[in-house]
Amino acid sequence: MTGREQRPLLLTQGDPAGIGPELTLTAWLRRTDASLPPFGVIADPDHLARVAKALGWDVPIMSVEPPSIKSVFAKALPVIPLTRAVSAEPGKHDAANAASVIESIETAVRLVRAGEASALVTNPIAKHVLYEAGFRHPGHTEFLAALASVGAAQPCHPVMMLWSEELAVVPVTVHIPLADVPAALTTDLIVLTGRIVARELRGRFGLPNPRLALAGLNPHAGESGTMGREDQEIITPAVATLRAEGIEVAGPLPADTMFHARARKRYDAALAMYHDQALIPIKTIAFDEAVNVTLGLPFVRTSPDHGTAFDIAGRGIARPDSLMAAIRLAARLGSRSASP
Ligand SMILES: NC(=O)C1=CN([C@@H]2O[C@H](COP(=O)(O)OP(=O)(O)OC[C@H]3O[C@@H](n4cnc5c(N)ncnc54)[C@H](O)[C@@H]3O)[C@@H](O)[C@H]2O)C=CC1
Ligand SMILES: NCC(=O)COP(=O)(O)O
Repeated sequence: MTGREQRPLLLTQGDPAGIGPELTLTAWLRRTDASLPPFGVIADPDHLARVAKALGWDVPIMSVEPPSIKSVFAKALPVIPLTRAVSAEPGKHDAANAASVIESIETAVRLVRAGEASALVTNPIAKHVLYEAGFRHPGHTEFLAALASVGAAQPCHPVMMLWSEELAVVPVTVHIPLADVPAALTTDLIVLTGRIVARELRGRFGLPNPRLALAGLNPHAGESGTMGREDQEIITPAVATLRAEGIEVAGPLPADTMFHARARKRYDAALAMYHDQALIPIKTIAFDEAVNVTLGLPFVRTSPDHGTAFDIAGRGIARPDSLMAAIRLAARLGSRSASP
């Protein structure tokens, strides 16, 4: 094992009123039977202790610095304390918590960039709660890219990928209204996204010749231009450019027939043209196992595929599977380089 592999993983707090705190506690409680790699969480230790107590869970919590995470992990949940106290009630989101959510993410990025951790696993945030507090990034994906771009030679272009053993999907446009998708979709954006996906499937995921499939935008991929022209005018040229660069690409494919079991065997990642075209199939097939991975960053970031689930927060019934899958995938990807 190299020194790179031995560094711990860092979890962020996420929205403290959501299911992130209890999932973090559950993941730690299952650390042995689930063979989870050591992790620490950047949070308020007193808040986590209150969540554990309310659920009746015996989780010793220890405030640490990152180098101690590995030695503490077997006996207590290592917590890197935030500078502020958090007083959230499960299920009751509050913009007053935004500062702690943001501090946790910023601290995680600082520590991973300083080499103190091998990768980040973010707990879910409620975007509208952060917006209410003035947060100007659509979500983690773009915020992490902005943080990673500080001091970098050129800005990072982040790519969202939802990954499972069954299916990997990439929304080319992400958190924008559906009505804005056609204008946002350009050949350059699709090509850039395809290049980043192919590069990281080779480098981080170890696939020597990744196969991409590009969805069409319109019904039947435009039905030869009679049901919309974006498929022919925007997506087809992107396919040609990516192929000319030696990337194996199919498309534009009718989106309604590219996600059934036999079709999924023909590609390693599907590039979808908008958020729900990508996320509906994977959350239908693999809601408990899928992991959100941000490609295009100089570090690894994963996250569960689900959100804050305010409707069940604080009841101890949230399934930890996707968070645990995110922790395992972060450890796997963090041990490899992004480039082949
Ligand atoms: N990575 C992130 O930070 C993400 C954040 N979100 C945010 O989460 C908030 C809520 O989004 P929703 O669309 O309601 O999605 P959601 O994933 O929070 O909840 C959808 C449904 O799935 C259930 N669910 C979610 N996770 C579960 C788990 N681990 N175990 C059992 N049931 C679970 C919930 O109870 C709810 O009924 C939004 O503000 C959104 O921005 C959504 C997706 C990812
Ligand atoms: N629907 C996926 C999602 O909202 C995740 O967004 P991000 O916070 O990871 O950018």
